[in-house]
Order: sequence, then structure tokens, then C-alpha cells
Amino acid sequence: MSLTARAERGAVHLGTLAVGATGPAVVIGGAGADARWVSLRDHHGRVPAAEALAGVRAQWAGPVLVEPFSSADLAEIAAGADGVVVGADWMQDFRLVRAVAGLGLPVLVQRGPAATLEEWLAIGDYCVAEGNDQVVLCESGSRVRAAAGRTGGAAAPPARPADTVLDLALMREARERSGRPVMAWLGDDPALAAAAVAAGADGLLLAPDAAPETAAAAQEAVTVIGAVTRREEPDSVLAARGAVDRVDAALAVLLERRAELAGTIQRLKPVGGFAGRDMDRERRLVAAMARRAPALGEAGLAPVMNAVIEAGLRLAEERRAARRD
Ligand SMILES: O=C(O)C(=O)C[C@]1(C(=O)O)C=C[C@@H](O)C=C1
Repeated sequence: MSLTARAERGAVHLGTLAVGATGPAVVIGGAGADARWVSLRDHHGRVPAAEALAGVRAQWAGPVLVEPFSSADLAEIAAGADGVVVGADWMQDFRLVRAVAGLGLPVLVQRGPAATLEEWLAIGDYCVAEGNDQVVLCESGSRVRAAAGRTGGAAAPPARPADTVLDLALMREARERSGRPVMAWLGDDPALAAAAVAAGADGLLLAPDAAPETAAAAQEAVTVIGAVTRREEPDSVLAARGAVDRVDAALAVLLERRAELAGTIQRLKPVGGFAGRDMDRERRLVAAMARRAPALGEAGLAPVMNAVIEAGLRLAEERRAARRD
């Protein structure tokens, strides 16, 4: 089976940001993300939605989602937000979920820490019953450990990885069963960003105040892992150039790693560098690569790999010379 999943879900649009389209996965969270969100539950309902929204909008021109504290927040959310977050801890507050769906804004449904796949999918169906099919499902982890060191108050979404475990198989199944875009909640910890993207996440949800480094690590996973595992289908020059940029980013990471490994071989071989070149080995590695790149084939790959190998050998010789100085 191919590693590359075709992105076939119907896209949900958070303002200008398409989630689940044929483009890259999105990052929603702190500074450096593609969209921001704010949880009124973090403030225990003491901050009005309009005020919280104004605070985010003062520093950010892109899409903003809001998690309400209660139904009292919904009118202000409808007036100013691009989407609503149904938090993991109240996913099954059907009355509030129904009211949220009725706003007509896209809804991001976090899975409750003890909710089954069916219960989670049912919340999406609830939204559809309210006439709103703009639903994104966000796997937010199952509570499997004692809540030691949990911060953020009882109403805050579960913080990874303190007391929950992300179920990427469930996320993937949710996507297959529902046809909706799916996301993975990472909180402030980007450790599973690459795994989530590889498992088919259409987006990564970070804590509203996630550190810029967390957002940067999540974006890096979207770019590099997404380039390898997610088949984009761009329909404009701009989108295709974006996709090419992501593939080039992945190539750069691999080329750097390859140069390091080739350098190790030069140090270990009896005769390293250009003097120890092994053309038979080079032909064999080109032939092996051609099986994965049949359109380019050996003829297309040979000059590319010649340049790559020579760049590695030059680097190895420069480093050897520097060591001798
Ligand atoms: O495999 C080797 O012997 C290497 O030195 C590594 C390497 C390569 O970069 O892959 C470099 C030069 C050789 O001609 C063949 C391959």
C-alpha cells in the first residue's frame, strides 16, 4: 500500500483557511500557526467573547476560533469568530453543542477523553441535524493516566501528554468513517506532530497560547512529513509552487542527512573521497531509486544522483582538509 493518502475529504473553511482540502495540513494554535483560537473556558466565563476576540484580532489578521464557556457567549462568537471549538470536556453537552451548531459557523469537535468513536461521530451528526455540515473532528486523547500535575483548571481541554494518550488510529478511522477533515490535539507538545501528519491529520490543534517553538515544530512536520505522506492536488500555479516548496523542504532535510552519511562512509572506507569512487555502487543505487521513481527512471535520476554524490564527496573532502589544518 502506498504511504501517500489521497486527501478526499470535503474541505471545511475557517475564514480563508481550508481544512481537509487537497492542500497541506493546517496548524491552529499559538503564534506561527495558520489560525488562532481562544478558549473562554480558560477564563471561566469571566471574559466576554467579544473582548477575547478583540484581544486576538489586535495581533492577528487571520482566522480565529472560539470555545464558548456557555450559551451566553454564542451571539458574540457568531458576530466575530470564524469557527467554534466544542471542547473535549463538554463534547456531550448536547444542548450547548446544538446551540453552537445553530450558529452556522464551522465547528471543530474535540473528542471527549472517554468518548467512543461512535459518540464522537454522533456529535458531528448532531451538527448536521442542525443544518451545519461544516464539521472538523479533532482527536484530543483518551485519559489513561492519573491527572498528576494537570494544570489549566478542570474546564481546560486535556493537556498532552500529562494525562492523555492521543489515538491516531481512532483519528484515522474517524476520517474514513465520516469523510470529514480530522485534526490531532497536541497541546503544547509537538512530539507527535509528525506521527499525526503521517496518520492523515488534516490539521494539528495546539494550545491557544502554544509557544512559537511548538507552532514552528508543528509547521515543520506539516511541511516535511506532509510532503512525503500527503498527496496534494494543487489547481493553481501558486498552490503548486507551495506544494513544490514543501517537497523541496523534505528533499533538503534528506540531502543534508545523506551528505552526513556519505561523509561517514568516506571516513570508514580504506580509500575515501573522489579517489575511492565506486561507480558500480552508484549505478546500483540509481537502479534501486528508479523503482520508486519510475517516471524519472534511471536516465532521469543518474545525473541528479551524480550531482548529489559529488556534492557529498566535496563536503567530505573539505571537512577532511579542515581536520588536517
Ligand atoms: O558507498 C560508497 O562507497 C560511498 O562512498 C558513498 C557514495 C554515495 O554518496 O552514495 C559516494 C561515492 C561512491 O562512488 C559511491 C557511493
